[in-house]
Amino acid sequence: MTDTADSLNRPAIRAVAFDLDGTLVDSVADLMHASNALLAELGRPPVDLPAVRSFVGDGAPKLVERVLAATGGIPAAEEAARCLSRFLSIYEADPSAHSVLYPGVAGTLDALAKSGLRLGVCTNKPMGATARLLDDLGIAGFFTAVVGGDSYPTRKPSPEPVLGLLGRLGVGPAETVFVGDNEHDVAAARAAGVARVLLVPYGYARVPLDGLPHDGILDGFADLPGRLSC
Ligand SMILES: O=C(O)COP(=O)(O)O
Ligand SMILES: [Mg+2]
Repeated sequence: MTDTADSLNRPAIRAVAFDLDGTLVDSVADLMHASNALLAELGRPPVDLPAVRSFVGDGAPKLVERVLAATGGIPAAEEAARCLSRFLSIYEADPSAHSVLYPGVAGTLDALAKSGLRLGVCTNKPMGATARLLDDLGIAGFFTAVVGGDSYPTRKPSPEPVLGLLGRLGVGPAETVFVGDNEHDVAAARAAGVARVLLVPYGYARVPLDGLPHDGILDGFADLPGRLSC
């Protein structure tokens, strides 16, 4: 049911907003490679995949801070800022070499877009890398609007970027389903007042999904169309 209000007089769903890392794209390998290129320049030891997975979700500044903290400590502010900017130029130059869409993502986005739903991305990843990653993986064209971790003064778990995305999509929260992978997605989408918050079972969450105030955990991404209306 995407074009009429349901029997409880809830507005029909007109849009789906997606988180990016851990929801649409398994991106952690490229984040690890960029981190390790920076660490090599600093003469520090590398970080591994599980460590980087646990560092993702709060945007690039936090990721770099956690990488530095795990490999010898966070340097003084000026050097830490230089490390962030160096990481971003390494990562943004090629954010997709080792990154893949999760199973069912391309086909499901295509089906949802063809059904007339407006699709958007709300990620904590900076916009430069986000735009390039979506383009490289061939899914940029499905989205009417994309907002990144540097699009607004605050990022998820703040509702600000979710509400900003909905404004760009031209829909209200009550007409929107949010699909994410972690605790920040649930907090941001709930605070924005979206109709439903659904989670994927495979992402980078750092807390058990069962304890979060979501409206359902998908079996896989291809499960999504059947879960939009109930
Ligand atoms: O950049 C990050 O930390 C994670 O981004 P996400 O919001 O797409 O999961
Ligand atoms: Mg995520």
